[in-house]
Amino acid sequence: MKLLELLSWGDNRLMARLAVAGALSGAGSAVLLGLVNTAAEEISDNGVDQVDWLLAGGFIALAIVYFLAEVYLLSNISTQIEQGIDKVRKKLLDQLAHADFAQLETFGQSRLFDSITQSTQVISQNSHMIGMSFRSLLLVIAVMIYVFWLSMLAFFLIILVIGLGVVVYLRMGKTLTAWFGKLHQVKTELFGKVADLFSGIKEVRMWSLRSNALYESFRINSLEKEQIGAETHSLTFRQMIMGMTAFYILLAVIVFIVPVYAENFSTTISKVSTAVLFMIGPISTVVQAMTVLGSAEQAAQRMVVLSKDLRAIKEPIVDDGTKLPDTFKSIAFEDVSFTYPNRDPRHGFVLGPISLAIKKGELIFVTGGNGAGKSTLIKLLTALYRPVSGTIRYDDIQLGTQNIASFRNKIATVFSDFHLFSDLHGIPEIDPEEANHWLNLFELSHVTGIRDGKFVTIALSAGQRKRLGLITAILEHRPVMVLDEWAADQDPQFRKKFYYEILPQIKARGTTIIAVTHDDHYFDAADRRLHLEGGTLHELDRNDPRGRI
Ligand SMILES: Nc1ncnc2c1ncn2[C@@H]1O[C@H](COP(=O)(O)OP(=O)(O)OP(=O)(O)O)[C@@H](O)[C@H]1O
Repeated sequence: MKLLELLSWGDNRLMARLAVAGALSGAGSAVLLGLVNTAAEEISDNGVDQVDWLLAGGFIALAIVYFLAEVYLLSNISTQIEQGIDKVRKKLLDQLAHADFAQLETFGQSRLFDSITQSTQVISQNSHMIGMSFRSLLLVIAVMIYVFWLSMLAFFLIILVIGLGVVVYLRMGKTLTAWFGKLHQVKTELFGKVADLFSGIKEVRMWSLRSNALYESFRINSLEKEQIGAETHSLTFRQMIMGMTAFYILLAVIVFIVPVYAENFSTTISKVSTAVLFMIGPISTVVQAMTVLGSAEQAAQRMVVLSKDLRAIKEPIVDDGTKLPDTFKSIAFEDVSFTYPNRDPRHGFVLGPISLAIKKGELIFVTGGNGAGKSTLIKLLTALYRPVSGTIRYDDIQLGTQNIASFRNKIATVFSDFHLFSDLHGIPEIDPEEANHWLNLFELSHVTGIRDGKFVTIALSAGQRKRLGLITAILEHRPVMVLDEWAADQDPQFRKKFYYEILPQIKARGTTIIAVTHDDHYFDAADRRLHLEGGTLHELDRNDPRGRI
């Protein structure tokens, strides 16, 4: 069962604890039943003249064992399960953090989001049934042992009826699992549409034809979800009712059939009937649990598969504490090439092979048309992508599994799809004078500031947020800075300031800068210009007409 496998990632003693507490609680209540029946038999045989202290004492002792086991089982199980889920969630996040970036990009956000939030919630809401059903199952087994001792015929007939019930139930369960799968799929599609609507709300508002089409597709999806949901729930109820009906058939068998074929059964009929009645609660719990746990099991299955897939794309990093020095003379590419994984070969893109040396303190522009490979080169340079062939060297040190993390720490970035954190995470001490200098230079002092290690506000225009992204990178004081089309959303005056004032100031600190740009007016601001065409790199003169209009 994937659910138990998943939960035992968190605590491998979970199963053992469940077994001990469940066995004590189940066996305790079965023996309690035996004691009550024995006491009732004694009373019917001998009448009541005095209290049977032995039986009463045994009853009290067993009741205490049952009580303690039950309290332990029910109160600890939820904590155990929540802890298990917490560990599973952390494990998935950890695997996510250590997955190969290029492969991870092919995963799709919704799958990751679903597993880390929705599926864990399904498990969390339903998993308490694991403990309850386990306990109930053990109780049924214990009572059945008691019934066996009372009457073998009754025992086998009960087993037969329960067996038939289980066969029908499991058949229905298979169909139900398929319906739960369909329900999950249609729900995911619906969430995808809501997310689309949310991100594209401006585009939707601005065109009624698009809005109508989207609404129609949402309506169809919602109707489908309603129909599949209704069918799934009605199947669930049918399955539960079938389980309970099997139980009543069981009772009828005991009362009407067994006495006909068993000798002296009249004395044990009341005991067996009591035992069967005693099983009504546990059996209905198991029946309910099997249904509810079906969806938790599917959620667990999705998480286990995701974890397996993430493990398969784990970045081969061996963090042995290797630290590259902050100062370097050059970063060199030797015949480095890259292709995207899982890409349709008919539309293949190959970057390289590239041989190149970037010297410390240089300001390098990377130019080229759309789709030429600039961002891909940047991701190779930042070691987010690993070369398919060739080597990258930091001075004489070849980049590899043991130093890639340290290499990344040398490079501050502002990607074209950067994320701005309001907290300046990872910058322990911020010099207020330096921060103010950059905030003034970036013309942001009147709209925001830095207080207690965070920006006062980041609710700013797109261009202003990009400026904060660059200030963050500057304050990180890393030896290399990589910028991908940083100036694309800046106004013409500020663009000029960026190329002729800001970049030279950052360079003056000794920072090596590699900036992707389309701004052909400012190519002369760079020390060197690397130009890409269809994945092939050429080093061009700054005034070379290629890439200019
Ligand atoms: N995640 C991806 N998976 C598969 N192929 C990709 C991926 N990202 C980019 N590509 C392909 O790689 C090629 C280079 O893309 P890249 O983003 O490096 O271009 P670029 O020069 O930065 O373009 P632009 O100026 O438009 O940003 C393109 O042909 C593109 O289709």
